[in-house]
Amino acid sequence: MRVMTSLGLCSSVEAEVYCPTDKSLAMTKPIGRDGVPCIYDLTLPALSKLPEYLRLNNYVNPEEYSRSPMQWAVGKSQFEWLAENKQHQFLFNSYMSSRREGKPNWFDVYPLKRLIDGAIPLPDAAFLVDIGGNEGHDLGNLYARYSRPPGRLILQDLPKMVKNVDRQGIDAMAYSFLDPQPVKGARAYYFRAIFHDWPDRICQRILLNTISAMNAQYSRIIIVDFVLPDTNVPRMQSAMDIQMMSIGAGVERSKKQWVDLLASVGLKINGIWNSNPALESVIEAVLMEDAERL
Ligand SMILES: C[S@@+](CC[C@H](N)C(=O)[O-])C[C@H]1O[C@@H](n2cnc3c(N)ncnc32)[C@H](O)[C@@H]1O
Repeated sequence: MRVMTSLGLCSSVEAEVYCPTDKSLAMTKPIGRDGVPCIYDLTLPALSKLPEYLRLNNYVNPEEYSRSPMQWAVGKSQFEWLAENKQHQFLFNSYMSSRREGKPNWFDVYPLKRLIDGAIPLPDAAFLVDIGGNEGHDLGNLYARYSRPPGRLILQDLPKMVKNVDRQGIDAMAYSFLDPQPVKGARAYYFRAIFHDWPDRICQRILLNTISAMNAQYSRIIIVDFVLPDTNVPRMQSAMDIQMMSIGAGVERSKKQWVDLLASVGLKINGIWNSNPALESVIEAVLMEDAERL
């Protein structure tokens, strides 16, 4: 209890009397109850061996997914491990859908009007495709706010993830973003907390697969992820950076890293929106040739 108190997980009001704090209450909700054991079991085996991995690899930043610290320590990376651990996959999905509770929605930070204006107003036109959208919590929030979007809301994730999804207003589709995007000419292709899982080489592949489906004059890519400051990165974001590096050779990126990554596949950033430097930003990107015409 002394350790718990020193971590702020409870308060110590007098000898051997403890009271809950905001943190202890959070531990009873899905974000703590499901998130903490899942992320602990998922990341600890690789993190505990990180010093040895780095020493063996001459302290070179891992840039190959197939050679991530987790791959080396455990024999698989995060999504393969989750797919094989049903209970942890369940906890992970619960954590994904709960971890942003109380924080602004991406469409409160980014002016959605930029996508709605000019969208083809046909019911079967694809308005927004949420790629790697897990069980559809983000699209569910969008639909709760805009129950008449100008076109379809499409959820894409791996087959196991979407097979039981049945959400009003959302079309679920099994798809791997390592393959060419089958939904052509959508108004927006949306990626939240996707690119930080992967090294640049795989991000380029995902982006090129998306570009293959884009209408150059019409489609946009929306990315929701951290945009790190160049100096004094806050503790949570820097911890996430090491975590992503360990479990899949991923990376949390600075603005320059985003600009360089997107430019490497012919994309240009139209704008970056953020409500709070400690939270994810929203990046809007378009194909370079047509950026000025959008
Ligand atoms: C970190 S979660 C992000 C989920 C959601 N976008 C969010 O922000 O809450 C990453 C998601 O990518 C999905 N994913 C992993 N590999 C994938 C692939 N090859 N194709 C499509 N989705 C994939 C996972 O199943 C998971 O739902």
